[in-house]
Amino acid sequence: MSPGRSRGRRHPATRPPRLDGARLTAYDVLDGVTSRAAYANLLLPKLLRERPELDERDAAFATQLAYGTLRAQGTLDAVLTGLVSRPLAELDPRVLDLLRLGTYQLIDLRVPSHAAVDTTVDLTRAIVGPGASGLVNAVLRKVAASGDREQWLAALGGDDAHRLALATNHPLWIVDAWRVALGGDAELEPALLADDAAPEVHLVARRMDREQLVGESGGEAGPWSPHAVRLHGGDPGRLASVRSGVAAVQDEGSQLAGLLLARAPLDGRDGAWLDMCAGPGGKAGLLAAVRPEGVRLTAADRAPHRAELVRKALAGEADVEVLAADGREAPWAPGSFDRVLLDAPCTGLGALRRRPEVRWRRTPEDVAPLVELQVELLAGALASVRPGGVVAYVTCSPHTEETIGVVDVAAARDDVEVLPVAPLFPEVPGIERGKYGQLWPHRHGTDAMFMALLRRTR
Ligand SMILES: C[S@@+](CC[C@H](N)C(=O)[O-])C[C@H]1O[C@@H](n2cnc3c(N)ncnc32)[C@H](O)[C@@H]1O
Repeated sequence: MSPGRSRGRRHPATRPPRLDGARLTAYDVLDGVTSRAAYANLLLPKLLRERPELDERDAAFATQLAYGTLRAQGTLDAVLTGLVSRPLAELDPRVLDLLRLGTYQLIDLRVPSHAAVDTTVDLTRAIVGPGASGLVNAVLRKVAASGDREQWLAALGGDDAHRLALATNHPLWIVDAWRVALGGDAELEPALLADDAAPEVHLVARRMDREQLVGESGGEAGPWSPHAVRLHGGDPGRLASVRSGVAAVQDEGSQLAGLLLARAPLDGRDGAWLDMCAGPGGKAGLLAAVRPEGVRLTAADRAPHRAELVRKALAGEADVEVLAADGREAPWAPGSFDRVLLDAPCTGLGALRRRPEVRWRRTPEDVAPLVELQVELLAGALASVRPGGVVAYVTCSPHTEETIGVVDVAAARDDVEVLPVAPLFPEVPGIERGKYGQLWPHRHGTDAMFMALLRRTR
């Protein structure tokens, strides 16, 4: 049921609740994220497939509710903290998720209060029990009485950084990390707002003509990657080209990160490429398609199940090898490769648009161990490339410690030279981050990918 399609005002406690399928599905996503650490972008499509009774409109509303509530969790919790007498952490987690779901509808979507409150009370009665529905009813009525998001933000107050965090649905530490990466406040708000907007689906034309994919999908050519098509709606899974694997879903920024390796200037032999952290195989699929004839592509991932996904992504490609291997203890001989892509495991702070819950799951404590791993993997990548060969270091995070901080350590070596990224992408404005490259959602409509290019000099 969409906003405003209310089913009447008050329910006698005895009436069996009629549950709204879209709202129940959104709740089930929140519960999966909270209780099983599920990923919303995987769980929601699965639930929608299992519930064919939901029509397109219901599915769109369930998506908006689930993703919106997850993204806005910090602001919703700030609102609820003032209205619930106990600390939120002491509430039944199901009740907290239901309160968030109701509050999101009231303050962000401005669903009429009778519809938002009554449907949430019905869900509470069915999922948790009648005892909890009284609390949910009382709290949501207080939320509704105090206005919409703008009024709530004004009431919550705080200093500038705190207000920006609440207004853009980011934790404070991520606001700080983006400020540092952007070099100040000038673009911070548009960047965070773009990071909070629902992203378009981008496709990559791997083994087909891009124009053909534009025609098939009804999308439009992406502005930066010659392989990109941007969709303005619709399910990419229905496209024959995606089903057959000649095209795939891939953010245009990730496409540029793959192309960085292929475009890097190189003297001498160019017959062996390595994708060292390849799972699930997005960039490996593009590299396999764009490599010149005669180049052998090796793709590795430490996790065997991720290596298996790479194997599937590369099915049908000649001259490829997929390994389950740790890039720090490589099974290949030093200097085996001419080009190495290191798409390092990272916090993912640049791809928050696609994973709404990740901003609240990540903590500042995640950064240091990842940086340690990234430094080791980059040393492994440099050991894997021959003298004169190139390493592309890429993260889907702009966080300065896991980007510039990691690359600067390697760049200080006397056998490593930094190659500037921007000249390889003359068609992409605003990509420079010193000698490195940085894409931004507000500038480029992509994830915030970081890219660096290093050459082993000897
Ligand atoms: C950012 S993802 C790579 C995404 C991939 N390049 C793509 O485009 O689909 C990072 C990958 O690194 C893998 N990984 C983590 N530690 C590793 C290690 N020590 N050696 C090799 N792979 C590792 C993870 O399993 C994960 O699949």
